[in-house]
Amino acid sequence: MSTIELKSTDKKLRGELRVPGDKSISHRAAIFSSLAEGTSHIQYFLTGEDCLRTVEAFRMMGVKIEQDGGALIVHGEGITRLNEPSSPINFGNSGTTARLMSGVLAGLPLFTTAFGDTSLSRRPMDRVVAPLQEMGADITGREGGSLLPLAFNGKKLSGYRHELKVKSAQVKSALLLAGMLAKGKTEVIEIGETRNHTEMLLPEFGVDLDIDGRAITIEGGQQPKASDIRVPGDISSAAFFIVAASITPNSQLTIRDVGLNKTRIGILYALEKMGAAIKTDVHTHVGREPVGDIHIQSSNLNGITLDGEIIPNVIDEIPIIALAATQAEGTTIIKDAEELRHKETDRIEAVVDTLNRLGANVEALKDGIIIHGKSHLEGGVINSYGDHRIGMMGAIASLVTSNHVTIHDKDCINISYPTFFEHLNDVLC
Ligand SMILES: O=C(O)C1=C[C@@H](OP(=O)(O)O)[C@@H](O)[C@H](O)C1
Ligand SMILES: C=C(OP(=O)(O)O)C(=O)O
Repeated sequence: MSTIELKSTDKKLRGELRVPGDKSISHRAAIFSSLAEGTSHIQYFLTGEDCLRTVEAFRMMGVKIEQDGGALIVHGEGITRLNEPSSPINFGNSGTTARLMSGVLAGLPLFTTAFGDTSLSRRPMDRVVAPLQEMGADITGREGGSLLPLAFNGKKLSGYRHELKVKSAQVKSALLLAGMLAKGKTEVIEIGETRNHTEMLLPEFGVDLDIDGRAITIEGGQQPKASDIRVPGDISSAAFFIVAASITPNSQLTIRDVGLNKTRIGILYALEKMGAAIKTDVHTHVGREPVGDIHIQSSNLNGITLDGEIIPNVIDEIPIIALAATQAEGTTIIKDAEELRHKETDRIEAVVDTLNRLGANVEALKDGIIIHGKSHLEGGVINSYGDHRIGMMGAIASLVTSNHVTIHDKDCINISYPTFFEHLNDVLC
């Protein structure tokens, strides 16, 4: 098992940083360009393990995909030219690959099977399988299609009006992709706002969507066209450095070219409410996605309540927000976040266990976390739980602990941020 020991340090964060490309947008770019006709160039594609699972799935269906430095070059030949893979597709640890690809595989006239690692095999798939079945999909799997492995007897689906039961961009996106391949019109109605990258990016590939409040409509039978795009920096990766600079005294850091889509910047709202000194400036758009720089200075934080509509917007950032809350005066209450129990690991239990091991005073709720601040963190030995976001939270904690932090199974960080430790070393001085 890969282990790292991070020594306690008096260093601060200074200078500038560019975090890798956005994971959600990279997955979508790989999918849309692989379904497209023509050659797409995707600059700043995230080559983390999760996005490479999506790439590999399409390679198995015969799409020629090259990696050229930080760019992905996808030679799409169109939906009808995809081949049936001769062996099962491995979705690895990636929920986004599993859910979005389910929407695609259900609607292609191919037989495919897919599986995942131990963590992904525990995560709920019925949230996509059941609504796809309403469109006529023929999907079978473990526990009635609730769990991977799944088998897709792909076919032409029929358009359907979906009223979503979970606040999930993965489910929304899977159904929009299935709708794009289906006959007739598909409508997806959300129960709350979730990240909208699918809606932002599909039109860049020439696919029409109609958005009316929480209802998104897509006509079936559309063939995407190749597009050249640039992926903005991932705010979910930047989040670790935003918190690091906020809680490490005398820090001053700028993170360049980060995606600042309003459905993703809840972390900035949460930290500002805690008293963090953060400035952002949107200086450009890539496609329809706003991109800007984030400037952070260390400051004293206070506890907050985080709940309701904002939760889907910060869902992946809750572990690192919880670490920030251990360094804030007063109590932080995070609620309405039961979804955390369905991520790479049960992130409520993982965050509570990890932070308490380091010396914090944190409690689990059924749907959230209570953090009693401010705590002096001692350090200690933790396990990433095989969850990249827990591993990175532990690494950032070492900046404020009085003793070293040992992290077992740190390699899972390659899932979303392969250059994380290099970047951390680069900005510490
Ligand atoms: O659509 C996406 O790219 C994602 C949506 C979120 O999951 P849910 O859709 O399950 O909320 C998020 O947690 C995940 O990291 C990426
Ligand atoms: C939950 C995450 O990803 P996924 O659902 O794609 O595994 C994440 O990156 O935090």
